[in-house]
Amino acid sequence: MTLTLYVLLVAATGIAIRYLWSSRIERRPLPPGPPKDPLIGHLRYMPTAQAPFLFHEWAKTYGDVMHLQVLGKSMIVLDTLQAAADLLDKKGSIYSDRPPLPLYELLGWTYMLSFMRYGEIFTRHRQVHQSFFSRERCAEFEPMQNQEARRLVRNLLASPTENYGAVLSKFTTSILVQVVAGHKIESDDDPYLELSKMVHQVFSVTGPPGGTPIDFFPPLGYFPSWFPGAYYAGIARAWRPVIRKLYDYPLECVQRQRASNHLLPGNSSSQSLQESGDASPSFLLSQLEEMDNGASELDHEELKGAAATLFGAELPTRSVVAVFLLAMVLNPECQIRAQKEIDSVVGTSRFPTFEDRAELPFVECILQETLRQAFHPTRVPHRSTQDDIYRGMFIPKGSLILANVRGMSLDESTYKNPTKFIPERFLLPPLGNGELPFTCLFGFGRRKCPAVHFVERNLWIAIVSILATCTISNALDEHGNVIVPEASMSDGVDSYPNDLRCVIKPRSDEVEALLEESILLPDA
Ligand code: HEM
Repeated sequence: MTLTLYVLLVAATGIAIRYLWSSRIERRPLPPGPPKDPLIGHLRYMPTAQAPFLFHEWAKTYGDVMHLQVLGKSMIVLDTLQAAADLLDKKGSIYSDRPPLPLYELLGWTYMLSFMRYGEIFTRHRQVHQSFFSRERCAEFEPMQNQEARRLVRNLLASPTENYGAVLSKFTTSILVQVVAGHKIESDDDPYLELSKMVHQVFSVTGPPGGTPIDFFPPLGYFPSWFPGAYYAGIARAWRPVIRKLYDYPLECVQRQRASNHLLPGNSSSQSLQESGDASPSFLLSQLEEMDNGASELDHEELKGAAATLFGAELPTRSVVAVFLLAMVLNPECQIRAQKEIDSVVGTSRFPTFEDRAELPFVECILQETLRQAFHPTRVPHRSTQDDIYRGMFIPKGSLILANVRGMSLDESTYKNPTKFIPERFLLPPLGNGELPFTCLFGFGRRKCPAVHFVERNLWIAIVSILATCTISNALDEHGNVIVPEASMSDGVDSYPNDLRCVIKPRSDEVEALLEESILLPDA
């Protein structure tokens, strides 16, 4: 028997056993779902693109808690906020696991909080991230965020349309690198920018998390990439060194800075390192200090994984700012209204700062509406660790739980005219409908994004700084016709507007002088 035949036979036997097991389970009332095939279940019907939209369509027929089955594995799709809150928030103790992700393990993504199984190591890492990004601590990052938002504006104004994506990446990477490794990006050939580009590429070539043949049949990871189903094994082998660099490089840099600073008398704490000008306080530095004091439970490899987790989280921020730009081109009346609000509160002779935030309710609404409209690729699902009954339906232990955030954003019982960009929907009556802010973009329960306060501040300062100083308008084609970009997003983890053609210009002659002045100010 050839090797190929042998492996196929083992895989088929595994699927048949799983099918028989799941048929036994199905005598209990599972949540409804579309019709399926014997043995392979919904495999043939699983969407290969724009899955959240199809799931939302299915939910109109089968309800907001749907059961799908692929090769014997149960998947539960939650399409309303209510269902997600009931299961993922209120029953967090049994809905916070992640499925094993064999492909990601092969790639070397170890100690990544986002992919970690629920348990003791998870709790330890979660605690480290949560305390570093606590609401109180986030205020410390504000001067740096102000400064980076102004650089963002300057770079957008100096760039042609086709480079806007790169400018947004630079903004999000610069902020993350300062926070994680205390390094300020000054030039376009900074090694961290290269590293961040490589991480984008890794995510774009490794398919949906948990959705490759290796994830269904892990031994395929050890086969040559020409072997049927083992294509991603080759990808993992090719990209593993890049991931390793993401793990090693930041810690090595911070350790080097620390070592050179320790040679100077009296320089031992993050405070004195900052004062010496060679390193800023950062996630890595504070963890190294805790290790020295015996206050950290992480070892060096775990710390590298914790830092890599944060670098890996750069993509969605870039995407949300891009969605904001697109929304402003398509809804110029919202842009004008926000600019009037900013002018009346801030004036035109300075940049907005976080102190202005409470006085700018319409800008706040634009942020919320951008979050609601931002595309939500299906992320790494949760996994249930116990059998459960919800509204009389049986949810088997080991089910993958997918919160369809796109479906939630389109729920007409929560959001009127959900496909339209209407920021004032969040204002209280009579100015608006008092609709709920769209917090579910940041996930649920014990796995909710731990950096939510930090991320939300990055987004707010970027949006308000652009609105205060720039006009975002339609680009023209070579015949002088107005280009109306299509409001659609690419698929995948690094989802981004398919068309971001627009023109960003200074709102007034004073903007450039204001930018130069405020970027040079040390406490800007
Ligand atoms: C617009 C930007 C962002 C959005 C929309 C976002 C959203 C999310 C979502 C939906 C999850 C998964 C929640 C779940 O499984 O229920 C998550 C997890 C996570 N996010 Fe974010 N995130 C953003 C940016 C960031 C940034 C910049 C960081 C770090 C600085 C970060 C750190 C994390 C971490 C560490 C996790 C894993 C949490 C866990 O599995 O327990 N995120 N985020």
